Amino acid sequence: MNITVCGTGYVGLVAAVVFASKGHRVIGLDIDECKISLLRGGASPLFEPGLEELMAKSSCNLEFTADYRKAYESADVIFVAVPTPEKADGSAELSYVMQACDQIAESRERGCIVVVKSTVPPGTNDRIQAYFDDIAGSAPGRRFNVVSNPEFLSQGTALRDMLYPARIVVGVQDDDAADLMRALYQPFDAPVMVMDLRSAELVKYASNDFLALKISYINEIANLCDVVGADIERVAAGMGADPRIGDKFLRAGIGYGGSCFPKDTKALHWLSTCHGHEIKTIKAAIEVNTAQKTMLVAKAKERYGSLAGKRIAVLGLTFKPDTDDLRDAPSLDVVRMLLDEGAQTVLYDPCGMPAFEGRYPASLGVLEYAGDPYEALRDSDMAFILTEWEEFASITADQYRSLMGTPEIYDGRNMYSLDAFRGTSVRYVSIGRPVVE
Ligand SMILES: NC(=O)C1=CN([C@@H]2O[C@H](COP(=O)(O)OP(=O)(O)OC[C@H]3O[C@@H](n4cnc5c(N)ncnc54)[C@H](O)[C@@H]3O)[C@@H](O)[C@H]2O)C=CC1
Ligand SMILES: O=C(O)[C@H]1O[C@H](OP(=O)(O)OP(=O)(O)OC[C@H]2O[C@@H](n3ccc(=O)[nH]c3=O)[C@H](O)[C@@H]2O)[C@H](O)[C@@H](O)[C@@H]1O
Repeated sequence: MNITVCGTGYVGLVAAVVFASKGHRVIGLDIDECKISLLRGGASPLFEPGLEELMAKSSCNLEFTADYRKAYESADVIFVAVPTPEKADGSAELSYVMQACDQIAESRERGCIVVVKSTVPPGTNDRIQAYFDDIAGSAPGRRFNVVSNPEFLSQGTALRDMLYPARIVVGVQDDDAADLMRALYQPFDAPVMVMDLRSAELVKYASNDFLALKISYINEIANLCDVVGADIERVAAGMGADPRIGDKFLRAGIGYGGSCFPKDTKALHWLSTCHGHEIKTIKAAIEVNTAQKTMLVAKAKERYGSLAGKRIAVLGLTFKPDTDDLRDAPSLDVVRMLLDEGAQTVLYDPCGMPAFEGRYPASLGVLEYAGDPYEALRDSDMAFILTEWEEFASITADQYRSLMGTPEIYDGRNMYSLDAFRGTSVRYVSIGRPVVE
């Protein structure tokens, strides 16, 4: 099949590469010329494990362009994977999706299947269909058939998630679209769940928001552990052993970040409120997450009152490991709080520093960037761990002690066992677990 994927970001690029790897002829389209020139040179503009390798292997089926007319004119199927970020009121910004639809209609003599992979609120694809019907009129062969195909990949494991999905959700309006989507996904060996457009759209929000709620729930239980003297790792393990609960997404920490949980919780809350049906649990998940991001700084302040003049090493900036993405990362809030406190802050992240430096250049003189975690830790008073990168797991209590003056670790991701610090004179503070002194 000739497939065009509009948007070569985390979802679009992975989809383009995966479809090309399955033997389709794929054009990846983006308005960002820099991304396109990198992609044409065989380099991925984003960090996603294994992506560049599969891109190289599938290169004979892959083409990249910034020319939308060329990209759209002869595609059999067009996937739309453009951003739907949060607007100031919490609702989803749909202008990128609508612009893509405009450009599709403008570029084509004949209609085709337009698959919306972007996360859009229930009812959006019906509106897109009406919009296409309006633009295309009733000319024979000009009907655009809108399909909803929400994406469930996670950054850092995007390739595996798209190649081996747990399920594929497809919202359609007729059998032709259902048959085409089933054929397209037949080689993926996953259940294809065909439903109406609005249900498919809502599966996406309901899934993300349920996971966000699960994280906020375990974070609240972790905060209760602090108060009653329990250990959240043991509590979560005990809960997760019940298959009705499951052990996934029960990792307590300083809150969820990323490009989707924060915006998708707010968008669903906004939508439900507009319909006079506020989802109270989602509102609670959002509030808990906002408060959770302040937890580490609060724990340090509880001990010292003020953090002014303290030298603090921040390990990890991205919203999760194995990505270079800083969107809504808790580090953005934590570093701002540390700067407001007057702390001297030195940062290290294996992938996220270029993007962080774009926001906080070293030349401003308010913070420093280190070349590795050991340089960041040297002579610091405290270490704040904000992302559980594998690289940090191998730093031993001895190394913390020899590099730092009076070693004190505030671990926002519970990445070490308490035993690693017992009897080492390193003070280890984590989330929902007893302090090791
Ligand atoms: N990032 C993720 O892990 C996931 C994201 N999603 C959803 O997928 C959608 C895309 O997300 P990401 O890939 O993260 O976004 P992204 O920001 O990484 O990439 C979007 C790309 O679309 C391009 N673009 C914007 N307008 C365009 C147009 N008219 N024509 C061609 N290209 C255009 C942008 O330049 C950008 O490169 C969002 O709705 C998001 O909620 C869904 C599942 C996972
Ligand atoms: O719509 C999306 O964009 C995607 O959002 C999430 O994927 P992603 O944001 O890439 O990463 P997750 O692994 O879900 O982590 C999100 C945040 O939750 C945090 N988290 C995750 C799990 C956990 O147990 N505890 C926890 O605090 C992570 O540290 C991270 O900040 C979902 O997991 C994907 O299914 C979905 O497709």
